Amino acid sequence: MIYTLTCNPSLDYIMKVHDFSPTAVNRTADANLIAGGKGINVAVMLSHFDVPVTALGFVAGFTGDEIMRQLRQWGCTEDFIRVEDGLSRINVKVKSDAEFEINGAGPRLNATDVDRLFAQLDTLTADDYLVVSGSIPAGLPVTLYSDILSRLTPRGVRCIVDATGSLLNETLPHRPLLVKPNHHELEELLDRPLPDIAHLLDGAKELQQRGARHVLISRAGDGALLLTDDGRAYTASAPHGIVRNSVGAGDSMVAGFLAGLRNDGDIESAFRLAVAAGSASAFDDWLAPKDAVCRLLTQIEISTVAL
Ligand SMILES: Nc1ncnc2c1ncn2[C@@H]1O[C@H](COP(=O)(O)OP(=O)(O)OP(=O)(O)O)[C@@H](O)[C@H]1O
Ligand SMILES: O=P(O)(O)OC[C@@]1(O)O[C@H](CO)[C@@H](O)[C@@H]1O
Repeated sequence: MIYTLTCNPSLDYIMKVHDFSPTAVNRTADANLIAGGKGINVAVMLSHFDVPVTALGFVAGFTGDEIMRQLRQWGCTEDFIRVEDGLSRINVKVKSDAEFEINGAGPRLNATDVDRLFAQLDTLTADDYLVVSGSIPAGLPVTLYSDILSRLTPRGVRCIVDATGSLLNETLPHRPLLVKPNHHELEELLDRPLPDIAHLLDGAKELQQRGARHVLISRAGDGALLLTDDGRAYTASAPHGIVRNSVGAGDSMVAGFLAGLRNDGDIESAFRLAVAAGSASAFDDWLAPKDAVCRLLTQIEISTVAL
């Protein structure tokens, strides 16, 4: 079974605004309030591929109720922990000439909440994958993801990490199966510019030296780079299309990679499916359906990169 963990899920308030002005009263041309958060998006996308998945995490308040209602409506299996105080956050995503986002803080959690989570995670076995992704709410230690991996990887649970900064860095010694920083997140983590493929590849190698197995670097409209745990490197072009909502493109990519790995374990086809899933979601109003992903598969060019 694949599990996803979203410690700080959200209702994503996705608004289309014509000619947005920061100093005027703007009005929406279209708006939707959709359950999100990186792990939830991965779970939804996996379910689009008919891959069995259970979404885990924390929810609070009436916004948490709505997140749960939407997940149930979509037929997603979930086992979220309800916390008593605070509200699951609302994240604002404005689509105008440019896209911008304001992500909320979410409820404050505590050590008891973490204990409840660990009790759930302790039931996972070597047959399972766990995707940990996104930011964590206030009150949780920055070591949360590394604490989780240090508990689970010795038991054979394959962990995938999509997080930034120390949250990601601290997990690396625990040998995550896959990490997926985007280009800018990797630059921030390594504290240097990575202007081309050669530099990105060096960056990916550095994450492997720190312990990561597969390193997938997403590059938005420029595609992606993959360094595999057996030392092969590939780049992929991204298909051309009109971007309608890139929120969740990276999560769709993680889901596509995992769905591909579960298909036949072939890394190159998993990489192709990952890029197709990311791009299909960027070209959709929401997380793309399977047929939209499959239509893009032949448009992606994969090239081998010499190490
Ligand atoms: N403008 C685009 N055109 C084509 N494909 C895109 C575009 N933006 C994103 N994608 C696809 O989605 C993948 C992931 O995108 P990106 O690098 O933006 O991830 P991310 O920053 O983690 O995304 P997010 O945080 O918004 O979910 C890319 O590798 C690419 O395949
Ligand atoms: O604040 P975080 O946890 O880093 O990111 C949260 C978020 O921006 O990520 C998803 C897209 O990847 C959205 O559904 C959600 O609003």
